[in-house]
Amino acid sequence: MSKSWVSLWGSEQVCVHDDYQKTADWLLSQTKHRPQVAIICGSGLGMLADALKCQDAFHYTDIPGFPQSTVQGHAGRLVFGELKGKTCVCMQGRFHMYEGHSLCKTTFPVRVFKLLGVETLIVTNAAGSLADGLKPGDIMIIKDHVNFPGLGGFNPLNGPNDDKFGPRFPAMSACYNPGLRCLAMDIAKQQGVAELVQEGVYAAVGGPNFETIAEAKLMHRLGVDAVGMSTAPEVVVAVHCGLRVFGISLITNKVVKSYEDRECVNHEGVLEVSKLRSHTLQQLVSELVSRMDVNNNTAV
Ligand SMILES: O=P(O)(O)O[C@@H]1C[C@H](O)[C@@H](CO)O1
Ligand code: HPA
Repeated sequence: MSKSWVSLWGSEQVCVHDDYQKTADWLLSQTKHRPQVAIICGSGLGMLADALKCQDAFHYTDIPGFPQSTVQGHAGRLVFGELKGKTCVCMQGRFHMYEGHSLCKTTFPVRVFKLLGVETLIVTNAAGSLADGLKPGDIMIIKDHVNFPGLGGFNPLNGPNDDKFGPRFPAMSACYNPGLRCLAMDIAKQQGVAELVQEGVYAAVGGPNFETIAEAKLMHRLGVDAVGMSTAPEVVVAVHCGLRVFGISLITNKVVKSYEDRECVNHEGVLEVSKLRSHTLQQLVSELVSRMDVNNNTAV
């Protein structure tokens, strides 16, 4: 049973090993698939799951212990299947803090994936660009992140540490696997989309409002290339429990950084750009899954 504990910010819910194990056991009893790779689909990117063959799909509402998706563009289905010779599990819809989920619920699936036997986590998201060289439709391979909620004390690892998952003080200096980043760049070249792809730093904010101009200027000055409202908490939990991580941001809009700029971002526009690039992203992720080594966490 999940427990409450009192943090700097008030009472918080933490999940215990049993909570994750119950969900994992239920899933293992419902499907014959034994996934090696997990993929979390960002806003409007749920079609990444369409490439899976021999699918077993479950609505989040039917999975014991699973949180529910409330955001448009996040269907709320967990899809198991085969992708180019690898067994995958794909989240069509993720959980965000701004939906009212506790951090342990926001990141709940990551530890369930670990218990299912997953070794590699691919995270995708929609993000706004701060770097001048990134425009809507571009793809940013995440080389590092700034976890703003985490820096402020909202960390999914808060609370008693579960040594079965990982250490109390995990290093975060190599979150995004260099071999997979390099492989993804090579694939982009081979697929003729290299001009759309570059590496950059993602910053997670709490949302749900988009950034003020002062916030955008601040992040730009700090070296952030793209900003979104997810991913970093999931990655912190994944690295803590020893998963290899690869991350991609689809740039859906430019973040307004000037008071003279009259542009205004909205979620519908974010989903539209996601849809436009969904095929390119699917090709890139499929080929990456196909070519990655799944039996050795230290290699590509
Ligand atoms: O789940 P992701 O990070 O892709 O979703 C982004 C951030 C907000 O949830 C939403 C804003 O349009 O898209
Ligand atoms: N800011 C924060 N999150 C986002 C954005 C943005 O501009 N675009 C898509 N998700």
